[in-house]
Amino acid sequence: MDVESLFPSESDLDLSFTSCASNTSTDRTFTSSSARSSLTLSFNESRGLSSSSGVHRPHRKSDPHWTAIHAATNLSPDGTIHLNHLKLLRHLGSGNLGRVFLCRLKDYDDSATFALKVIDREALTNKKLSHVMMESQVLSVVDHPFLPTLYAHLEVSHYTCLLIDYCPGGDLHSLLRKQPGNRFRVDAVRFFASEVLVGLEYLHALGVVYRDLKPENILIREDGHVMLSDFDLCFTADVVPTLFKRFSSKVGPTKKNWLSCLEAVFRRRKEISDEEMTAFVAEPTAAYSRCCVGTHEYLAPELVNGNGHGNGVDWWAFGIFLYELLYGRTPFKGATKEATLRNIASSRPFGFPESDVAAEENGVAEVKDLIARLLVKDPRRRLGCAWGAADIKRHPFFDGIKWPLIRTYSPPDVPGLMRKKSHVSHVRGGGSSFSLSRRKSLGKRWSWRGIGNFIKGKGSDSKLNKKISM
Ligand SMILES: Nc1ncnc2c1ncn2[C@@H]1O[C@H](COP(=O)(O)OP(=O)(O)OP(=O)(O)O)[C@@H](O)[C@H]1O
Repeated sequence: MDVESLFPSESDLDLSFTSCASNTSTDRTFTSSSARSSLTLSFNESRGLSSSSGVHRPHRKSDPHWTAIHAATNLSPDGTIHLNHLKLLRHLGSGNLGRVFLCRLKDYDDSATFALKVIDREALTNKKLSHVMMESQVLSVVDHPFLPTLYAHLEVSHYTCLLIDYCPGGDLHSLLRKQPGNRFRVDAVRFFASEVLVGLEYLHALGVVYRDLKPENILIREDGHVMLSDFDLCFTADVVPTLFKRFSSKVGPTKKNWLSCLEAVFRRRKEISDEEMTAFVAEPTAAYSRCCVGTHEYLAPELVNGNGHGNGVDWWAFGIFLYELLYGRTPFKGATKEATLRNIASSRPFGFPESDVAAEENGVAEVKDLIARLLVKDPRRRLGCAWGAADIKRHPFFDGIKWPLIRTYSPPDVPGLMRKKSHVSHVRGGGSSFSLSRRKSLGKRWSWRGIGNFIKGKGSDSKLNKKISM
C-alpha cells in the first residue's frame, strides 16, 4: 500500500482533527490550580514545555525506541520528529484531555511501538489546558523505569501530541478484575506496591505531588512491570533533599497478647538503642495546595475538607491503593459519591473486612498494619508525610526487598499479567522477531484522516474510575 496515502501532510492532519476532546464525564476526579514553583530540585527552573529532543535521556541508550527515534530524527530535514513520521495502528482509549493511539515509526517496521496522546487544545477549557501543561511538564522531566518516557512532544496547529511508551498490558484496575475474588494475593500486592512506591518516591524527589494514584493509572508494560500514568492533576513544590540522622525503630503489626507486647517493647528498646539511622529524604514536605482534586474514593480527608493539603495526599492514596489491591474494593466507598466523601471526612476509622479473604496468606498482618499507618486521617501522623518513601520502605511488609534491584524482580504469576522477558533481552535481540509477530496481530491500521473521522463520529470509551473536576 502506498504509504503516503496513509499519511497525508500535516496540514491534512490539522483539518482531519476537528474534535479531539472527549466528553467523558468527570465524576471521579477533582482539580487544582495552585502549583508552587520549585526551588531546590528544580522542576520549572531548568526544564520547559519544549520537546524532549534536547534532553539527554535516557540511561538505556540501546533501547530500540530511542534507536528508532534517533534514526528518524537523523533523516528528518530539521532533525526533529513530525507527525508524518508516525503510523497510527489503533485507538487505545480516551481520557479527559484527549485520545491515545498505538503507533510506530513509519520507516521502522521492526522497531518498538509507542503510544501517542493527542490533545485538541481548542476543545479544552483553560483549566484543562493547565492540566495539559502540567502533564507535559511532568513528562518532560521524568526519566525512570516506572514512569513514561516522553520521546517527542509535538505541537501541530491546535493539537498537542505526546509520544510516550506503549503499555500493552492494560491497567492494573483491569488486571485486578481478572483475579479470583477481584483481588491480588499478598505477594502480588507487594510487587505492585513496591514498584509504585519507587515511582512515587521519584516523583516526590522532583517535587511533584501526583494526586491521582489509583489502579487505573498504573499501566502494565510488556515485561509485567508498572508505569505510572496521567500527570495532569499533579502539583509541584520545593524539595530540599536532606540527610537526616535519627533514632528509629522498625514499625510492625500490633501484637494482641500482653506477653507478645512485652516482648515487642524489649525488642523495640534494643532496636532504638541499636538503630541510629541516617536517611536521605527528598520529600516535598512544604507542598501546599488548596484545590480539591483527585478521585473520590482515593481522596485524603484533608482534600475533602478543603483546608489545604500537601505531599501526604499521595501517601493516603497509597494506603487506599494497597487496600484495593488486597480486597478488590476501597475502604471508604459509600452508596453514593457524597456518602464516600462523608465516610472519608468523618472521624470514624476505617475497618478491614470481617471475613478476611487474605487471612491465611503470608504477610497479611504486615500489609494491614501498613495500610492502617497510611490511612491515618491526620496527615501529621500519617506514615510517609515527614520522611517520604524512606519510612514506608522500612515497614516490615517490604522486608527483604532489595530496593536498588527492584527492576530485576520477576512480576508475580497472576492471571492475565503480561510477562514478556525484560527490556534488557529485548534490547539485545533487537526486538525483531517479537515485533514481527506482534505486528501481525495489530489488525486494522489507522490513517490520520481515518482517525479524524473516528474522533468526529464516535463517543469515548474511557476508564471506569473517573476523575472529578471542581
Ligand atoms: N501509554 C499507554 N499505553 C497503553 N494504553 C494507554 C497509554 N496511555 C493511555 N492509554 C489508554 O488510553 C486511555 C486514555 O488515556 P489518557 O491518559 O488519555 O486518559 P486517562 O488515563 O483516562 O486520564 P485523564 O482522563 O485523566 O487524562 C487509558 O485509559 C488507557 O487505556
